[in-house]
Amino acid sequence: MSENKILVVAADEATREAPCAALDAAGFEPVPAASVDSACDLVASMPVSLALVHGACPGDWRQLRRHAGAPPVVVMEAGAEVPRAVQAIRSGAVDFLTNPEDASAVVSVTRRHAVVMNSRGVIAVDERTRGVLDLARRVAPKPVTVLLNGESGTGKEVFARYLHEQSDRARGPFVAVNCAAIPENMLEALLFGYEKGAFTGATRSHPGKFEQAAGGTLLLDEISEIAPELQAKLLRALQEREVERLCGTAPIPVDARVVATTNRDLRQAVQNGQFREDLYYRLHVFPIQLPPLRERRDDILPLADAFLRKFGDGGATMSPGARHMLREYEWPGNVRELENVVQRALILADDGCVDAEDLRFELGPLSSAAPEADASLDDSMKDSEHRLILDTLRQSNGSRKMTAERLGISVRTLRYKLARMRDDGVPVPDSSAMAQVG
Ligand SMILES: Nc1ncnc2c1ncn2[C@@H]1O[C@H](COP(=O)(O)OP(=O)(O)OP(=O)(O)O)[C@@H](O)[C@H]1O
Repeated sequence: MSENKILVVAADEATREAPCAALDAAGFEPVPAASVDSACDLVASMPVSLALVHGACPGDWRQLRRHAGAPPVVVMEAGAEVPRAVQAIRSGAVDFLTNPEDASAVVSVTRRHAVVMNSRGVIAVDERTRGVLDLARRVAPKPVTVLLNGESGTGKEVFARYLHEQSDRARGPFVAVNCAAIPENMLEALLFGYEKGAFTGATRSHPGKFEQAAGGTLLLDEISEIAPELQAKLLRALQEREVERLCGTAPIPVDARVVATTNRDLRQAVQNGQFREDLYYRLHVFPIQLPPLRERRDDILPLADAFLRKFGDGGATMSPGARHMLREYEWPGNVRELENVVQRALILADDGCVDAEDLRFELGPLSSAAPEADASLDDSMKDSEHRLILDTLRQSNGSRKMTAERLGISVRTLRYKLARMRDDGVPVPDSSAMAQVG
């Protein structure tokens, strides 16, 4: 699979053999190259996750790093002395391998540094994303609070999980709380826990998310949406490293690494008086800014390919015209929108090949609630839109909310479209009927 390509660069085949075999056995796709020049050509022609380059290889491996979409480089040299390793790392290598014959060493250095990983991992091909990922990788083992900032759908949660997986807490729990989705009056009990009788219905005591994340990572998604009173309590938890359950009598130590995300400008929120300044500084220990997808265009096609594999039946492909359109589009909804567009396109693609006309962008007709947008749809587009909506409804067991999410439109727009479909005589099952079917 293209997201697992690892370059193995060494002049002679015998040197390449052991690392290639080790990578192959571990499920990576080793791509051999006999010189840095040919490695550069390969990097220009396909996404590569990592390059393992022999120190004595012809050419200067640093050239690889200068390439657009360059993979990180690990230099390998059997039995090399420490100064050589230091020199390589100073020159930009991410690691130095002194035992390239050792299969487990090759695999573990690759797992550690390959930036484009399996389908559960982070796709990072663009130079900017690689930079962000590199930053995340370096801060992951440090016990500091990380604030991930970026537009909606840029992959903040994906990066939060990556931070967790790259930390020494990876074996511990990863607990995520979407602060914007929980009603204000429930968030406090959810985060900090409660004792029996703390409120009507609290029939037994319950640990909060801080406690549940002990030994692991607590993701506070959309932190800017926390109400001011709760901000004070959160600040205390972060500062004192202890929490108190609602109606609790004793403080409970906190052993969770906190990662927070926001798609708002928190500094602006502080200036507007909506966010506490002291909490802002507490969270801002290590900020990471995720660029919008339109500013890291080299990620678009590798992401699209990953989504093709995720939602397609294995053999799904995409025409050059469709690829061109994906690359040129502005992606206001970022990676989430790309994911939705590919998923929708696969439903419309007849023969498993996504063509340009199968792409429905959210700036296009489907996202608009305006009646005039529908009026402009020709009949066949209307048909495919109806088919798409009904298929997605069915897959979502009739849930309007899930259907809207999958289609990347608001529930309001979906309801409007369903009403129009009914007006057009399209039989639209109601949600309870579909739930029974599902
Ligand atoms: N680099 C990436 N590699 C693979 N998948 C990604 C990447 N970035 C985002 N995605 C996918 O895009 C979707 C949106 O990502 P995610 O939920 O992490 O975004 P977000 O910034 O947290 O969004 P929001 O602010 O709306 O919560 C997810 O399905 C995620 O799997």
